[in-house]
Amino acid sequence: MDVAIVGVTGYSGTVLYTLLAKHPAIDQINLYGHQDEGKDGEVRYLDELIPGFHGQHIKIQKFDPQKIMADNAAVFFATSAGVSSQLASDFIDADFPVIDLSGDYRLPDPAEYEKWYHKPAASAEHLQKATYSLADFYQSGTNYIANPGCYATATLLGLAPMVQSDLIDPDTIVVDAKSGTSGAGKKLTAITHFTATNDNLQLYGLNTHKHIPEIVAQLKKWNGSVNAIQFSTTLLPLTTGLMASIYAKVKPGVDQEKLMAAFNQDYADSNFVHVLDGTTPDLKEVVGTNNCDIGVVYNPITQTVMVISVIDNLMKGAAGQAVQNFNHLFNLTETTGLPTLPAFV
Ligand SMILES: NC(=O)C1=CN([C@@H]2O[C@H](COP(=O)(O)OP(=O)(O)OC[C@H]3O[C@@H](n4cnc5c(N)ncnc54)[C@H](OP(=O)(O)O)[C@@H]3O)[C@@H](O)[C@H]2O)C=CC1
Ligand SMILES: CC(=O)N[C@@H](CCC(=O)OP(=O)(O)O)C(=O)O
Repeated sequence: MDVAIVGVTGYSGTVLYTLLAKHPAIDQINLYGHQDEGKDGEVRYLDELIPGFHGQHIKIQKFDPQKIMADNAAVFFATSAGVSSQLASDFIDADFPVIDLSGDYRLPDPAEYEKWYHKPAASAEHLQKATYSLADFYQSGTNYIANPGCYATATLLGLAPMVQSDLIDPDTIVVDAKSGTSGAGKKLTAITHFTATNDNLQLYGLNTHKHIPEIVAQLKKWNGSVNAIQFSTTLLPLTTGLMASIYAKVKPGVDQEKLMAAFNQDYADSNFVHVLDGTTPDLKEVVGTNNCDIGVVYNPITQTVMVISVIDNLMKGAAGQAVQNFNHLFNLTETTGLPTLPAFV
């Protein structure tokens, strides 16, 4: 089948291309850029834009929804926040399969989107037609898949068993999450300058991070007693990798054994989520993979559980999970085209 990528020149778009290029069910990847792409005779080719993409002489075509739908079986939006809400209407109206890596369709309420993203939202009618899909808990829904954010993915996978089995006090959830700079995309900002990032740790988005509402909404679906989380994000002086350190007070009678039973039960058949036995994970064991590795440590003195959840932000946090969701949408084996062995470099 042929598929389209919009936004291949971004970090997650580039990783997505490398996955789809090796995906056995994909015959051809067609690339589309901005609506004015190619105006004034300018034509851009992938191998000229991405260093190392030798031989990938594929034209970036002007964004044209009708052409995309005529020439492809699905489209991936790997575009900046605020873009797919402007570009996706025709696909939604036609019920054409879309995997959107951005946050534009993750929140069903336009007012909530505008509050957290500070950008105009898609219409309420169109937002209702999107399905928020944490791929490891995939349930069939609409043809418009809103891929979760990277922090949200690590946090939700780390909390799911405890929240679903009602093992923790829902008012005590604290998440201290940290990401490498590739999570911020290719556009330079004040905190992603080498001089600001190198040899430094920078907190940002305290209590205002845009992933808070999608995390809380999903937790609420699993357990209606969750109302809020305490959530912080820190920029790490490294390129790729994301760690969510999650803390919560456990409910009376819950101990390490009960916690492990819940985690092992939830992820017993998981292809990508691995619950470690007696250890905690580090970033290098997941970078380059679509995996999420999880460590669970209970402290009986404070009745607090600490869960460490690690992912590759560009893979499980973006492109890898997008392919996993694509596999589900097209009834392919979940693992098709997805790496499970780390880069280890
Ligand atoms: N980086 C990560 O770890 C994660 C990213 N995401 C989300 O995935 C999306 C992409 O992220 P990331 O790869 O980091 O972003 P980048 O900033 O690296 O890339 C953004 C891409 O969007 C394209 N783009 C921007 N505006 C338009 C437009 N109007 N029309 C068409 N294309 C456009 C850019 O093209 P051009 O360069 O030509 O302007 C570029 O290819 C974002 O929404 C991000 O929030 C989600 C999870 C994790
Ligand atoms: C390090 C860094 O800056 N990370 C990004 C999250 C990347 C992501 O998941 O973005 P979307 O929700 O927009 O898809 C951030 O904190 O905004």
